[in-house]
Amino acid sequence: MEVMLPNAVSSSLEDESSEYYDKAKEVEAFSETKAGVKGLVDSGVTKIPRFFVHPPENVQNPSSETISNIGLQIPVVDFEGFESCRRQEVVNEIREALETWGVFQMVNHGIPVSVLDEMLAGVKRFHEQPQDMKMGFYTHDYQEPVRFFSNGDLLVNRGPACWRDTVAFDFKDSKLDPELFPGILRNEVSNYITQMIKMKKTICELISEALRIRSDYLSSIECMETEILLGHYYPTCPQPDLTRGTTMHTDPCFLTLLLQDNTGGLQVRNQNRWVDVPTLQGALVVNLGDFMQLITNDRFKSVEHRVLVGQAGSRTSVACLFYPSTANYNSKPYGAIKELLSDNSQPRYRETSMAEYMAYTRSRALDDSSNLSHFQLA
Ligand SMILES: O=C(O)CCC(=O)C(=O)O
Ligand SMILES: [Fe+2]
Repeated sequence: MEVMLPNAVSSSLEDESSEYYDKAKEVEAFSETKAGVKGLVDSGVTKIPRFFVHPPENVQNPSSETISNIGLQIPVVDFEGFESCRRQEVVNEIREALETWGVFQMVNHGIPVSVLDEMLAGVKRFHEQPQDMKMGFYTHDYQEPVRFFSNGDLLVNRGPACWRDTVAFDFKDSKLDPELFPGILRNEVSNYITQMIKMKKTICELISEALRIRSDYLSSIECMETEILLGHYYPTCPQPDLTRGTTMHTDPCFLTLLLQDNTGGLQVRNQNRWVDVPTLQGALVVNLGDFMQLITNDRFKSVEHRVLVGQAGSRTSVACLFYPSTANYNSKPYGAIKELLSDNSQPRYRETSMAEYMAYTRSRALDDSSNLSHFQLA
């Protein structure tokens, strides 16, 4: 569908030589289209607006850095038999993966592949439907439990924007009225979140066991009782070398379960190198967030990751981020798990609540420096 761009956006695209660049005005004009990046692409832009352009040092990819061929491979954990004969093996593989990578792919996890595929298709359908069908959901207000936006922090972020649109669902204490979901992916979201909540219970047990603490420990501290589901869409980009789908970051939560289509572009950082996360049909990427690193006192690492955009086709992904229960979100300080401390292992971070942590991360651009280091003890 053809999208009319307001003058502020279209003129900036044409007049690169202009000395004058009112970023706030351009960003606002883009936001007012309520059409997201997909709207820009549909309007036929051949040059991306300047607020999507990242500094060259952040988008350079020396071939030695971006590797898929030097033998570093993110771990794949096969969950087959995890409830019976292979449990200890699975727990050991998870421990190894989280100590060294902070991320792994899981396969044979028991979630029907059809639920995953249908969710990806539903998210893609939402973003590719005619603009006027989705603009009613467009908002940058975090209080809205269902929202469509391009860059959640677009209007407040001082850094460059990412080449992506998102439809988000807040399941506070795992609850959200399906009547609020856009009809075009209502069933898919309902089925998907049911599976995420079930899988979260399993993952909580397995990670507790990997830490060699009681298997109900993570459930008992209610650190993953709220889900935020993000359906991302990365349209084809006319100038992919100038921007990012997602800039490098770690997730500001306890854990993320991530589903990607078969386009590729997701990379994680390991040993100072960027490593491609291969697309695997039916796999879920398990990605540790900053709070898990904080409570495990650096035993398990949150993983830096980013998404490159392509010229060859759009990419769809679904991230399910897990946060504490609403009762705990504001008031419960999370700190190092006592059972992991000893005379030789003192807490490395001060205790903090999720609300305090989020206020801090939202006050900063999504950029290259760690949010966690702000909470580090001397
Ligand atoms: O799209 C992806 O694969 C990653 C998205 C992501 O990192 C996030 O939502 O935090
Ligand atoms: Fe992320």
